[in-house]
Amino acid sequence: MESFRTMPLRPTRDPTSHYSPAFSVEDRPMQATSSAAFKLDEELFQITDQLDSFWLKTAKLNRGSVGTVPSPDMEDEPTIFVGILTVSDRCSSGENQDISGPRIQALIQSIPRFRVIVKVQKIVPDEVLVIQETLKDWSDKLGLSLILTTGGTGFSPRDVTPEATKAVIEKDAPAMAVAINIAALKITPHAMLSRAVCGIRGNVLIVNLPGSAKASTECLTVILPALPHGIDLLRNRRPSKTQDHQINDSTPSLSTDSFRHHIQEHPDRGSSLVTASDLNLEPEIEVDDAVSHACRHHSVVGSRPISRSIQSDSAVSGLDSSGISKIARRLRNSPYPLTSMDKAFSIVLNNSPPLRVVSKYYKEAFGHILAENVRSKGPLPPFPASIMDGYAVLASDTPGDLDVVGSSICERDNTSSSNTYLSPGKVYRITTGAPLPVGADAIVPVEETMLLEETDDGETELRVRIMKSVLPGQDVRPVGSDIKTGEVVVKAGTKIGPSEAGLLAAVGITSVRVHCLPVIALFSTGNELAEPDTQVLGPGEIRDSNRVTLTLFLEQQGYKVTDMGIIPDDPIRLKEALLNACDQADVIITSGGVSMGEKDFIKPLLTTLGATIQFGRVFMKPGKPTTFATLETTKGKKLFFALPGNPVSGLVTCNLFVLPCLRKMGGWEEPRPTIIKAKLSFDVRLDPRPEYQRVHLRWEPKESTPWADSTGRQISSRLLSMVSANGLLMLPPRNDMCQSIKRGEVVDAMVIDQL
Ligand SMILES: Nc1nc2c(c(=O)[nH]1)N[C@H]1C(S)=C(S)[C@@H](COP(=O)(O)OP(=O)(O)OC[C@H]3O[C@@H](n4cnc5c(N)ncnc54)[C@H](O)[C@@H]3O)O[C@H]1N2
Ligand code: MOO
Ligand SMILES: [Mg+2]
Repeated sequence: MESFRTMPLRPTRDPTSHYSPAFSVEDRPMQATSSAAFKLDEELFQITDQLDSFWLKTAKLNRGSVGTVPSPDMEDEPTIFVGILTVSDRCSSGENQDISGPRIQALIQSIPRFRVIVKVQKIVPDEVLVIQETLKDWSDKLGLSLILTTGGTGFSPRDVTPEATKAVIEKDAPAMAVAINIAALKITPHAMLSRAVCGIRGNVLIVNLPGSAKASTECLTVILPALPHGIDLLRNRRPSKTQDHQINDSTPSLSTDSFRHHIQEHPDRGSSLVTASDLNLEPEIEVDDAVSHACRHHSVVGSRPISRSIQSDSAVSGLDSSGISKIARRLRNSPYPLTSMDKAFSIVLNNSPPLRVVSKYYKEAFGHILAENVRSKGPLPPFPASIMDGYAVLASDTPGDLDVVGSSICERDNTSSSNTYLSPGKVYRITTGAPLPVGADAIVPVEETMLLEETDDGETELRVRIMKSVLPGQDVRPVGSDIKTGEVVVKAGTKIGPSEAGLLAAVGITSVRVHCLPVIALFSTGNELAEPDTQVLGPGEIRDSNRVTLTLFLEQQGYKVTDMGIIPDDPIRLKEALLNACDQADVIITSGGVSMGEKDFIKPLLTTLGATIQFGRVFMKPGKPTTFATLETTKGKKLFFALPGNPVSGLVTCNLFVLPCLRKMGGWEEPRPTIIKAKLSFDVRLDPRPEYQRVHLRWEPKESTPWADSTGRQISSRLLSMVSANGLLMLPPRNDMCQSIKRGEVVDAMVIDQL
C-alpha cells in the first residue's frame, strides 16, 4: 500500500503507515499509537460509523426477540445493508469499467422506507464457483438484506450467474423474476434471453439483474416497490398496517398496471402513487441516466407534463432533477464509508497513470519528467582547457624565466589546441576556459608570475618569471573531463529544472522525450460565491477565495490550470460544467458541495455521469468529505477531485491528494510528499480524526530539528491558518491511551512550502 514518503535521513518508525507515530513505543510507552493500534481504530471507525444510526442501536437492543414490534423510531427509517456483485470477466480484468454496479448503487438508495447502506460491492469474473462463494459469504456473514447481482444472466457460454445463484438459494422467488421479465419484454424482445433468477438464502434476498447499465437499472426499478415489504418479511419485522392493507387489497397481477396499486406510503410523507409509467417502463425514458432524464424534463420534451415527470422520477428513484434526492428524503447518513488516509492515498496513486510521452523543445520541457536517458554527443570540454587565467607551460620548465610567445583566449576560431606547438623554454598567455597549445601540459596562475620584459608600448609581454614549480596537468581540464562522449547527462525520470535544461543546452540536445503534464480544469461551486473584486457583498454572499488559492498553488507547482469560474449550486449547470471540464482536462478539480447539505450535488452528479466514486469521505481533519472519482471516456481516463468548500480543507487536500496525483501522472517516480520530524512549540490536543495542523517550521541556530509553531486557530474555514504555513503536522487520532502531545515532543510534519 502506498504511503507518504519519509525523508530517508530522518525516518519515521513505521514508514508503511502515514500515521506512523512520530515517537517510538519505548519513548512514550503510555501514549504511543502504534500503526497496528491505528488499524484497529480504522476498522472501529468504519463499524461505529455504520452503527451510528439510532435504528441500528435500537435494533441491537432488540436482537433475538423475534416478532418484536418495532419502536416508532425503528418504523421511521430502518437501515438495511445491501451487497452489489458485478459479474463480468472484462470488468474483473480491468478491460472494461463497471458502470452497472455504481448505477445500481445510486438507484438502490431510493428504495422506499429504508435507509440503504451498500455495505459491500465487488466485481468477480464469470466463474460459477467464485460467484457462488461470494453469494454464500455475503449472505451468511454480513447481515445483508439484499444482494443484487448484475451480469452473466444471458445465453453466452460464460453466463453462469443464474446457476451460481440457484446453487446457493434455499427458496425460489420466481414472481420477482417474472415481473422483471414482463416489464422488460415491453421494452425489448431480447428480454426473452434473460435467465435471471431471484431467490432467498437465510433472510437475504438475492436478485439477478442483467449486465447492461440501462437494463439492470430498468429491471431494478420494476422490483423496487415490492422490496420494502419483502425485506420486512424476510427480516421478520411486522409490516405496518397500511402495507398489509395495500398488499392484501391489491390482487397481485403481473401486468405493469398492477404496480399502480403498490402504493409506497411513508408514514411521514403521505402516499405517492407509483405507476407503471412512473416506473419508466416506457422505452423512451432511460432510468439509468437520471441526469439526461432530468435535462429532458427541464427542456420539456414531448407532451409529458413536467410536474408529473418530475414526480415520477423521484417516486421511482428518489431522485429529483438531475439525480438529486429530495430534501426531505435525503440520506441522513453519508452512504460513503470513511476511508482511511493511507487507503485513500493509495487509491489516488493507483488511479493516476503516467501520461503519454511526447517530444518537446528543451526549454518547453522545463518542469516535465524526462522519459529517456539523454547522452552527450561529444566531450566537454571539447579541447584541453585552462582552469585559470595565467600561462600555459611545460611543467618541466617551472620554475624559471620564460619567453611569452603567444596567447590563447576564449574566442571563436581559436585553434591553439590543434595548430600551435609550445616548445621548451616558452610560455603562452592563456585565459580561463581557453584551449592549451599542443605541448603545454600545465597552467601557472598569473598571481604566481612576475613580468620581466615588455614591448615599449606596454601592450605585449615578452618575458615572465614563473615563481613556482607546477606538476603536469595542474589547472588543466582534459578533453571530456566534465562530460564524456556518450555519457548520460540527464537520466530518464529526472525533472527538468534549470540545471537539466542547461545540460541539454551544453550537449546540444534540444529536443527531448518527456511525459505530458496533466491538463487541469477547476471551478468553485456555490450560490453564495461572489467574484473577489465584488466591492459590496449582497446578503448571504462571500467572496470566492478557493479558486485563486487552488489555482495559484497548482501553478506554483508548475501546472497549468483552466479556470472555469464559479458554478452555482444548480445540478443542470454543475453537470454541464463537469462535462465541459471533462472534455478539456485530465484532472477536474471542484471546490464545495460534497458534504451532507441539500445543495451538495457533486457526488450524486458524478455518479449519474457514470463516474466511479473511489472514495467519498476520508478519515481526516480537515477534509472529511473529500471525494475522488474516475471516469473512463473515449478521451481517456478522467480524474475528479471534489474538494471540500471550507478553504483550508480544500488547500490541505489539494496538497495531500491532488499534488501527488498530478506528479504521478506527470511521470514522477516518487510523487509522495516529503515528511520530516519537527518539535512542537505548543501543546496539541488530539482530534478523534488524524489531523493535519498547519505550522510554520523554523530552525533555531545549531539545532537540527525544526520547531513547529502553530498558525493559530485551526478551524477549516479560517484561511488565516494557512498563511505562512510551510508544514502540516501529521497528528495521529486521539485514543484512550493518547489524548494530547506536549510541547517539545517530536512529531511528523509534511513539508508544503519552502523551508
Ligand atoms: N451534516 C454534516 N455537515 C457537514 C459535514 C458532515 O460530515 N455532516 N462535513 C463538514 C465538513 S468536515 C466540511 S469540510 C464541510 C464541507 O462542505 P462542502 O464541501 O459541501 O462545501 P460547501 O457546503 O459548499 O461549503 C462549505 C463552506 O465553505 C465555504 N466555501 C465554499 N466554497 C468556497 C469558496 N470557493 N471560497 C470560499 N469559501 C467557500 C462555504 O461558504 C461554506 O461556508 O461540510 C461540513 N458540513
Ligand atoms: O473536514 Mo472539514 O474539512 O473538518 O472542515
Ligand atoms: Mg456543503
